[in-house]
Amino acid sequence: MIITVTMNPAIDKTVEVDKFQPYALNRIRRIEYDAGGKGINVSKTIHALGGESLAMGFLGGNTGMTIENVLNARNIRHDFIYVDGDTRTNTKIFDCVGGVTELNEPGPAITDNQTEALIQKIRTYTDNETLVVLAGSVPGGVRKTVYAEIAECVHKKGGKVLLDADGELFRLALKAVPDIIKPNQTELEEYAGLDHKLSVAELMELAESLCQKGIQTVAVSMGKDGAVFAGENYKINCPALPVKAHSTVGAGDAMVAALAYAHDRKLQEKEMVRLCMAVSAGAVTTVGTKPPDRVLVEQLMSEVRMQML
Ligand SMILES: Nc1ncnc2c1ncn2[C@@H]1O[C@H](COP(=O)(O)OP(=O)(O)OP(=O)(O)O)[C@@H](O)[C@H]1O
Ligand SMILES: O=P(O)(O)OC[C@@]1(O)O[C@H](CO)[C@@H](O)[C@@H]1O
Repeated sequence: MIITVTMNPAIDKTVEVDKFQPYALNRIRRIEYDAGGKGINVSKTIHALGGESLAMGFLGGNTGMTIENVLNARNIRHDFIYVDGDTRTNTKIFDCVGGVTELNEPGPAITDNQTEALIQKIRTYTDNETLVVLAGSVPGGVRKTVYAEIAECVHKKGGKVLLDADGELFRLALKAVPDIIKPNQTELEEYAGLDHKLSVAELMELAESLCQKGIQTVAVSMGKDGAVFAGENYKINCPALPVKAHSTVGAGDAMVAALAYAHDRKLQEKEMVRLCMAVSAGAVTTVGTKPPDRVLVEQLMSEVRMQML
């Protein structure tokens, strides 16, 4: 079973303007609303691929109820903890130049008791067949060690952990040696304390050094430049698929969903990589943070070219 944990879900409000201008009146020509937050996007994409997951985390207020309704309508299993305050609304501003400006709210504050209740709930569901996906930021009140704590607790029950976080959350969670990680290039460079762009060879070296610490699969996404993958016996570099990009927001979540799905279905690494590239490319063709269409994913899978290093 795959469990996705979204501590800080969001309604994603994607607005399109002709050319975004700060400090000026911008007229919106199109609005899309999606139930989002990284783990929820992962659950939506797993579902679009024909898989199943259990979505967990915190929800609150009318926005929380809207997300719950969307999950129910899509038949996505969930078991959230309900908190005071409204689940956030994150605004994504797109313009014709193809740029995106993201305005992410902090989300409602969470108490220690609520955090403990979530950890307990995850523990209850976890067994040695479980993959727990920890994705995204955490709201105020939640300690930055929380992903490390959940990872330790999941490992004690024989389960596995897939981590997609940045900054302090990522650094601390790595100490608990997650099984799969999907940093993007910037997140990995920041983790390594570098302020310049690394080459593919350098990224691969960094990914390999993480594998040597016990992480089974390291996938580093590089946006329109593709991704590199490292595991015990393989190193793969993949250019991005040439698709007409609409919204790149959530492309990383689509790749995380593919990694989780591939792990659950016990796919070989080349099939995993093929799926990751196709699902993430498919996700950038959709409006807002919607999952890709399965038929498109199948078509894109045949177009993936990988370079074994
Ligand atoms: N313009 C693009 N064209 C084709 N594929 C893309 C494009 N942008 C992203 N992708 C695919 O999506 C993957 C993930 O993208 P990216 O590295 O931007 O993730 P991310 O930074 O984690 O995104 P987010 O946090 O918004 O979900 C890339 O490795 C690539 O396969
Ligand atoms: O603020 P966080 O938790 O880092 O990211 C949240 C978020 O930007 O991530 C998803 C796209 O990856 C969106 O659905 C959502 O709005």
